[in-house]
Amino acid sequence: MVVVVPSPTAVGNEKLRAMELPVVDLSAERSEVSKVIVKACEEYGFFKVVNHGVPQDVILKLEEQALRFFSLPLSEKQRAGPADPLGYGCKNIGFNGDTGEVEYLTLNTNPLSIAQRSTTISNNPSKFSSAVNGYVEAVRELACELLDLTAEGLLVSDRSLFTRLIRDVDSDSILRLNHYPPIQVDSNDRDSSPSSYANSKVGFGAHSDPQILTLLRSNDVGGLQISIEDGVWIPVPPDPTAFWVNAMTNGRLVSVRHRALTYSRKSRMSMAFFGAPPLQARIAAPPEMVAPNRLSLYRPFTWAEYKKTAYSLRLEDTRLDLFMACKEEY
Ligand SMILES: C=C1C[C@]23C[C@@]1(O)CC[C@H]2[C@@]12CC[C@H](O)[C@@](C)(C(=O)O1)[C@H]2[C@@H]3C(=O)O
Ligand SMILES: O=C(O)CCC(=O)C(=O)O
Ligand SMILES: [Fe+2]
Repeated sequence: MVVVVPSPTAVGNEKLRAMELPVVDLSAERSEVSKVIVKACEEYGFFKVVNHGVPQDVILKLEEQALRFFSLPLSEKQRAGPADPLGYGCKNIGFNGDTGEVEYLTLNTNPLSIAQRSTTISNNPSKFSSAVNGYVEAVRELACELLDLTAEGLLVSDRSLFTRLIRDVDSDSILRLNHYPPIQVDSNDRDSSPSSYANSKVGFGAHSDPQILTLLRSNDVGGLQISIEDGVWIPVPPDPTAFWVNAMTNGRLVSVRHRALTYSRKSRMSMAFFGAPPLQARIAAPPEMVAPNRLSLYRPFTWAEYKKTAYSLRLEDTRLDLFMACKEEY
């Protein structure tokens, strides 16, 4: 079902369309779930997971610690910055001039790195690291379950091909906490309903995530939008009990373009787990994704090479085409 919302967004003059997005229920029958995941990734590059098994108290513990941090005075938060790309950042995203109405904290998911960073983030570092570690362990399990199911759905014989990269002790996976301010509403402004978009601003500009898979969870404030068709943005309704996922492989599954706007009187907070391989891991399409009539679209490369390229570009830039294979080479 597609419902067309007539008013354009205040940000640019793109169209905005409400749409039913795919939902994956992990309590359903396994072979059915793997088919739904592949279909969702092929058609949208994006889906919602429910009955995911990540305990609500683990999520709320991290949310509480994150809110405690973002409520500190700026000068205290800056002790954990600047984002290099890990650490605290405010309004500046990446190294190439992107900006947005957002502050964030980016952490490597390695427990040692978390313990070291926590001392600049909280006056109770062990409480903060315990909340982060608990969350990371739970969402990593969920990411692995989803990747195993994806491999099954794609009929990849090495079922743990993707999972091994994320479980590796040297995995470059990261956790990012984003905090978006409420919009400023004039006291005379009557049209201040959250759905009006009247004062919306870009929090996090349009981009696709470079990692293997992203698990995104937010509080009950909307703002996330995805784009499947150029210039058409689909609002993603907030659901604090669920996770939103995007993943990809050899052009068959595409990583969705998305952005986050600020248009609510309440602040929005999102937590994103980005599952990534170790820096030196070589990335190549699984053999089952390559056939005489479907050659590998990309030349082999390491995650370090791909990451370096991603970080040398702007948020909205596409980067995979820079890794296109020369014809008939692979
Ligand atoms: C402008 C940028 C920010 C980003 C690195 C980049 O050069 C391009 C990709 C961006 C992104 C998007 C997903 C994640 O939020 C992120 C941490 C990542 O791995 O790639 C960010 C990078 C960042 O903010 O450092
Ligand atoms: O906050 C959101 O909903 C999106 C955040 C995001 O896209 C990111 O951190 O890469
Ligand atoms: Fe993203």
